[in-house]
Amino acid sequence: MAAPEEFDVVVLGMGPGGEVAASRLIDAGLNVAVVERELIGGECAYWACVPSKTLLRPAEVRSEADRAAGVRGAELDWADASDYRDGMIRHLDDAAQVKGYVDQGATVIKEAGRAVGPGRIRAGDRELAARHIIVATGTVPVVPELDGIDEITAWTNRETYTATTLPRRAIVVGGSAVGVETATFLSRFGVEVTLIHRGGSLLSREEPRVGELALKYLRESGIDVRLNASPHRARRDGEDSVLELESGDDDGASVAADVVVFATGRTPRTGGLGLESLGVELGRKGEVVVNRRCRAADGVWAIGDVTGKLPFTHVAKYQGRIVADAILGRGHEARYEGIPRVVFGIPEIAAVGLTEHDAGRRGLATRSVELDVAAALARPWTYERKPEAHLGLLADTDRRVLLGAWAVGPQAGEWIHYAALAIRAEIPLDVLRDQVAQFPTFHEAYLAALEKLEL
Ligand SMILES: Cc1cc2nc3c(=O)[nH]c(=O)nc-3n(C[C@H](O)[C@H](O)[C@H](O)COP(=O)(O)OP(=O)(O)OC[C@H]3O[C@@H](n4cnc5c(N)ncnc54)[C@H](O)[C@@H]3O)c2cc1C
Ligand SMILES: NC(=O)c1ccc[n+]([C@@H]2O[C@H](COP(=O)([O-])OP(=O)(O)OC[C@H]3O[C@@H](n4cnc5c(N)ncnc54)[C@H](O)[C@@H]3O)[C@@H](O)[C@H]2O)c1
Repeated sequence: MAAPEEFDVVVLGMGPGGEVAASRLIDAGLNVAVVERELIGGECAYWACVPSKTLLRPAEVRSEADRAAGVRGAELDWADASDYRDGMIRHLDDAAQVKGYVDQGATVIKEAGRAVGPGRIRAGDRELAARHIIVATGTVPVVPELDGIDEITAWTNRETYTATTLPRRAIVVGGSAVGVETATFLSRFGVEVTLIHRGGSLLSREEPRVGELALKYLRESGIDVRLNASPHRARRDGEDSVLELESGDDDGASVAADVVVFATGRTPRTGGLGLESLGVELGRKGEVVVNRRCRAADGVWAIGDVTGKLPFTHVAKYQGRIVADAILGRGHEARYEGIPRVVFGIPEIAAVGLTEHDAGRRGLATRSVELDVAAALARPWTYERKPEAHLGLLADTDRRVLLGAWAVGPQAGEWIHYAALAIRAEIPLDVLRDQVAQFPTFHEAYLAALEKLEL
């Protein structure tokens, strides 16, 4: 076999994590090869964050138009929305991205890559040697192994967010971020949606109150949410895809629809990558185990969802910056405190930091408060008729800093960042109380909530 092509860095997987690391290293003058089996941009750009947020936005505007005084007649237009979505996902074509990296001097290989020994990657018929390998291969969706699943029309995020026509009825299985966003999008575009969630509370990693509010808003928008229910068998009945449910109030019940969307989680894509040949350790869930600098083994780094850390695009990008800095000799440790978690429902559902449950497990002394934002501020009323918004804070009573926060309301994904910085920088409560927010904004809620904390 010919001698391998030599590089400073090979990036395996070009989602948001791989892209950030690669771009920084190329900019710094390193000789970089990027290996991508599908499309440069990854899951996020074509089948996840970008199309979902693009399709949720018109529904949000429509809902806001209904709620704002003095506006009449906003209508949703699926043909236009899906056409714009197609542009946003680049018509599933990454030719411009490939050209962009080639023009910057990178070697682009559109193949599935795998490690074949320390510092060695094989991609198609090419063999690459590199001082550094960055594993950024993301996740694959997990679909439960139900009896009869092959008989039904089963979708994941891929079919859902590239759909050209929408079904009349859909069942969404899973009540976490993907489930809540997908049910919201489909139902706002007129699909009859049943959401099946196996737990007693939606968004179960967040405060129970957040799940309660999410449930209220989903049900108010006409979604049939079934809690404590999960499918145990699938079958086809004529045109219908049917799920038979077990447990909870729905034991023995069945639900029929045109499609079943599985929003049942994702698992790190580490199989078949030859990672054992790099000396990489895999964790309990198949994730690449990394240290605080995202180092996985000698000359091997991992970033993004494959690391099993907070599985968000902004975290993948952050880790991309951490690894680029480490390779360029200005390494520093990643910190995961104060990273926002936003579910783009209608209204938005945002959280950051610890929940009361997490804090209790760490033995921290805490006090929490919930503010009815509409009762306390002017902004919700200038924004819409009959406003609703909620802010929750969790403080450490010994250290007198914020530990966690959640917000449910218009643009909550924007105003959660105030708490995110407070948590990350451990800003004392006294300083936060003395900070002045613009009138009238949702940010003013922090002062009202901090005063209610009485700390
Ligand atoms: C429906 C949905 C909506 C989401 N919305 C949001 C959101 O609004 N905000 C947010 O922050 N996060 C969101 N996420 C999560 C977000 O998509 C992920 O956190 C993000 O994509 C992770 O980036 P990554 O670079 O780790 O991996 P990915 O985006 O998964 O990219 C990994 C890349 O590696 C490639 N690859 C895999 N194996 C190989 C191989 N052997 N050789 C070569 N290439 C390979 C893949 O083809 C892929 O392109 C959403 C997820 C879903 C499912
Ligand atoms: N706005 C955002 O940032 C955003 C949006 C969507 C997704 N994401 C990320 O994408 C990833 C995937 O999200 P997700 O919601 O699919 O995963 P998840 O792991 O958060 O939730 C999966 C849900 O499916 C349920 N489930 C699993 N197996 C089941 C079964 N057999 N029967 C019934 N229910 C079952 C679980 O109880 C859970 O509620 C997450 O990491 C999430 O953070 C982020």
